[in-house]
Amino acid sequence: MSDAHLPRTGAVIVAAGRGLRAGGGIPKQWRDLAGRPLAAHAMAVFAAHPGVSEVVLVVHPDDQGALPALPAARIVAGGETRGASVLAGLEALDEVERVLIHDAARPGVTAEIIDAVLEALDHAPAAAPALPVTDALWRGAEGAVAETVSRDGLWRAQTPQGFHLGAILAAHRAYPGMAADDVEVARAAGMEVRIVPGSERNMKITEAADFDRAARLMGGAMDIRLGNGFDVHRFGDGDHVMLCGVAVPHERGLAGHSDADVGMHAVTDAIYGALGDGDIGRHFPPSDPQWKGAESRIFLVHAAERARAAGYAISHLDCTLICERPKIGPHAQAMAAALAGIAGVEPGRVSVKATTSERLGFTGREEGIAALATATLVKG
Ligand SMILES: Nc1ccn([C@@H]2O[C@H](COP(=O)(O)OP(=O)(O)OP(=O)(O)O)[C@@H](O)[C@H]2O)c(=O)n1
Ligand SMILES: C[C@](O)(CO)[C@H](O)COP(=O)(O)O
Repeated sequence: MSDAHLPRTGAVIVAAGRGLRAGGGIPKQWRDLAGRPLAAHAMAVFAAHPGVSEVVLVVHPDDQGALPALPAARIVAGGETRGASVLAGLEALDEVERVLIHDAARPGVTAEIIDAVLEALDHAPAAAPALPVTDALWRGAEGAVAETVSRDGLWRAQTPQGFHLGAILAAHRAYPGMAADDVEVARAAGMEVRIVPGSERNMKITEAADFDRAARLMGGAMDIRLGNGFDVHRFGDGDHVMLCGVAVPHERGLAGHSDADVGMHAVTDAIYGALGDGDIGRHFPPSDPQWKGAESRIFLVHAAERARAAGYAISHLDCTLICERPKIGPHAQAMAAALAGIAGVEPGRVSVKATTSERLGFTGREEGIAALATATLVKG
């Protein structure tokens, strides 16, 4: 069959609820999940699916004027109940023969689930994903178990629930009461509904704690950044070198615009690098006299604050100093503790170590000290 004969499919994503059970001050679908509004996750999956030609987002009339940044979709005003919101979305669809109805509150929907529903629709009037009930089921009364209920043949319903548009539109228009979902409406109209495999990832966010569970289940929702930094300072006059916040006695000092703490500079640049936020020179230009002789801790504090402001925790810092002398080993622990204190990181997450360059190159000839560093930043 050529593409021209494939039935066109629209998606109705309902996002007009108030999210009262989730709390949080604003409706859950506009709250952040892994750096995006919750509703944006499902919208992006449907918009990117090659089998979906149109996405309608149903929102509460009070939210219509103040929506966050979302993937492109036609916006329609919803109703008092989920069913009324679905009907508003269905009425707005144009030129499609099939429809997938999805809760914005299910951010973990995947292309595979959509594929399974669409494939089932090739052979059935309706299809929906679900997971079998695996826990024992009880009926409770007054805080006690009144009876065990058989779980045989019981399923946990998910969305997207898929239908042929004309049939589900007519079914919704005719449905008299409040349905749990669109499958209930379809069955009331006599449609047979196929069950396709759902996924734990496709959970619905209902309570506040579900946000954390969804972020964990979605895995990729965790944003991990790795940055590296490298710096070199030449030896000059002096009787000590500043390395990772510790003054180490030496017969020469390090030359530089600031206190020339080569290790701290590499660590600071690693954090900026992980953030995609330039380098020390961009934030503290050497042409600016106010940074002459400055303590390098100022730079590290700045980078760490920018990481936190962007929502990242500094999960780890690792610095390698490259020099023949002074000997770093006796000071490495104090240096790690100093970096940890300045960056506001647990001491066990910071490492300072050293190597020589086997007397090769500028560090081998004791012309200067080099440092390289890695920073790991985590969000979510
Ligand atoms: N009048 C309504 C009610 C619900 N929904 C949508 O239906 C989905 C499933 O509903 P539920 O999880 O119960 O969301 P809320 O009604 O927002 O939650 P609560 O009952 O806690 O207020 C959600 O995406 C929700 O936005 C809707 O579009 N219109
Ligand atoms: C449609 C649904 O997602 C199926 O599981 C669910 O019924 C909607 O949420 P609610 O909490 O029952 O309103």
